[in-house]
Amino acid sequence: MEAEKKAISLLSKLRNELQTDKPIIPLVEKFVDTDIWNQYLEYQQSLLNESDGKPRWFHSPWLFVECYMYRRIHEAIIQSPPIDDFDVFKESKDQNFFESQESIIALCTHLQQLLRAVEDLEENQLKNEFFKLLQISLWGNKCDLSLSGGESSSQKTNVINSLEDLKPFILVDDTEHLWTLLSNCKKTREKASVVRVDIVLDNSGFELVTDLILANFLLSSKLATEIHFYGKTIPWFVSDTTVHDFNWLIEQVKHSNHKWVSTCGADWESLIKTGRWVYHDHIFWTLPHEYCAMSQVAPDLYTELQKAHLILFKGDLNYRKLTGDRKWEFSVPFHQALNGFHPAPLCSIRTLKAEIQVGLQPGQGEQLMASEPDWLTAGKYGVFQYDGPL
Ligand SMILES: O=P(O)(O)OC[C@@]1(O)O[C@H](CO)[C@@H](O)[C@@H]1O
Ligand SMILES: [Mn+2]
Repeated sequence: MEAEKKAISLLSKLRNELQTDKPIIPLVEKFVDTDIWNQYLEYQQSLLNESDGKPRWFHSPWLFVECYMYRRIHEAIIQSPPIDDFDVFKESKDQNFFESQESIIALCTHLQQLLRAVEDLEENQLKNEFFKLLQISLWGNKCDLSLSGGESSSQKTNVINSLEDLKPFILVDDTEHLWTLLSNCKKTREKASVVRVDIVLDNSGFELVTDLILANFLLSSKLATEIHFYGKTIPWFVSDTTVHDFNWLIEQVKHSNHKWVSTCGADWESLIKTGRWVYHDHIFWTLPHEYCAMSQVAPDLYTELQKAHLILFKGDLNYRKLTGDRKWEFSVPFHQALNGFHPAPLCSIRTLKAEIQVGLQPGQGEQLMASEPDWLTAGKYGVFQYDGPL
């Protein structure tokens, strides 16, 4: 009770600082990333003129203060033992999973039926199935909880039936490049050589299921031989996946009463045990830095990503960090916005929830702006945006 009281009082202090636009203060509790955060705060300070004083909540870059808020929430928890490993968002993440049961059953059934036929599929059929599962993973990204303030945003209907209707909302579709890349790897790879796809995960619950289904298909179709996943080290942007969420969800799927769902869970567990699925933790994903800083700030992570044949970045926050969350013109090429971040061929799979989008046709963004003022933030549109050799 004492620990809870302490955490609550630290959290209300944080809320007050935020609501009254107080200066951004250094972190105090020692943790693996405390020094890096405090250095970053100094860097933000150095960007200001003398007369501007300290960085403040309402006047600093949104990406920075938003990440800082989640890091401060974590600080309030780690300062309050014995509840210092409590995940304040766990309940809503789990709820999202339970509320999406019907869609999860539909997806797992679809996957298991597909896997039974996968060896006999013609090239074109395999390609179509690949595109379908990519689209499911894209629309799975509608289900984050930070946009809805933690309110329910689960998937209640069977998304497979909606894919055709949703196609017009894909503003950039580079999935052909992904197919060309992976099917060439499959054709040209030597026996025993590795084709590695890395997935930088976003939200737990329904979205994570869609990503695992895609990852399972990539292995079964031999489009890849290894999948590496990256999650968050601390609770992040409400719904983001931590290692506990990852393991919890696979355990839940395995113990489902539904035959095809539990088959998926058992298969996923054995993929992890046999090392064909690998989960990585790295503190960089919960720092405020944009990804073009990765090679300096986290060279080990950059080197790890360089081993991939393809990296999939899920979700909106990853997109903001890929592009530095700048006010780019809509038609600026994605490659340019990445600002030198090219560890391996990569693709952002993201529904639009923040006011940033690059790589559109000239006039496309302006047209959308005129007809649908909230097109950038409503999560209605999506992109598959690829950067790499063509
Ligand atoms: O990365 P995700 O889960 O797709 O989205 C995270 C998000 O909802 O959180 C922020 C809103 O507070 C925005 O960056 C973004 O829209
Ligand atoms: Mn998220």
